[in-house]
Amino acid sequence: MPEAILTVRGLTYTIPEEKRPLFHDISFEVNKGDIVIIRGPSGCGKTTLLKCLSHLNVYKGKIELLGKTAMQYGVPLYRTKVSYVPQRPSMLPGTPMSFLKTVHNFKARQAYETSEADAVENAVKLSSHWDITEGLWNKDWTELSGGESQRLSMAIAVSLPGAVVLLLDEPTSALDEPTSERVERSLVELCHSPDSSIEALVWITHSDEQAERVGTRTLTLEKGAGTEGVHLISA
Ligand SMILES: Nc1ncnc2c1ncn2[C@@H]1O[C@H](COP(=O)(O)OP(=O)(O)OP(=O)(O)O)[C@@H](O)[C@H]1O
Repeated sequence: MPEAILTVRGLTYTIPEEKRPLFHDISFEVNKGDIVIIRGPSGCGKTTLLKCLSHLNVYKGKIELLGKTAMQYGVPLYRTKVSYVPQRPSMLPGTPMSFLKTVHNFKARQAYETSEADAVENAVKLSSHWDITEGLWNKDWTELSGGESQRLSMAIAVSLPGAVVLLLDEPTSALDEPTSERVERSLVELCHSPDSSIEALVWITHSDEQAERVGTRTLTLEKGAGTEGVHLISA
């Protein structure tokens, strides 16, 4: 019997000021060890779905992490556990290093009792496997390339303590094929490592090859999806 990490029941999201839901009455589980690929045409609501899962959007329905809702955890703590990683950091001030330290010191993260030095060491070590040199950590976000920003923000998300489910929004869209495969391998390894808190990944990709390489299950959304327009297939 698979162990459910995240359960989603009757999830409905309506864009503010619009009448028709973007998707309605969606139900599925994310189990321990799952790498759930989210597929679907542009604009069908994949990013919006991830934002609902991390409680960044207001939705109808019930989402539980290990049997408890975001309200029961407290929303800031819940978001550290179900962690949304955007495609690229949008207009962040400062450097990746200052951002990592700021986010590490958020009150909601103090529950994890890891030192800032450990988080920095983990992030720099991980990113070095992705061809990110230490100097890039102290460059302004505005001076970094799209691919550098993407790898740095991924290293930050993965190295901060506490994430149980990572929600990855096209995590390698700005990377060349060999670098993309290296990042993929690290993410899959982290999901299966007993030393990591990460138990499952939910991963948006437009690449059939990437979906084939990493996915254990695929959730396909159709435009205006309701129960009949969502297909969850186990690999
Ligand atoms: N808060 C909002 N206000 C207005 N429109 C929104 C809002 N949130 C989502 N949308 C709209 O909902 C639709 C779905 O957006 P979303 O980013 O979830 O799609 P997607 O499937 O991830 O697309 P893509 O594959 O192109 O990244 C889009 O038409 C978007 O403009």
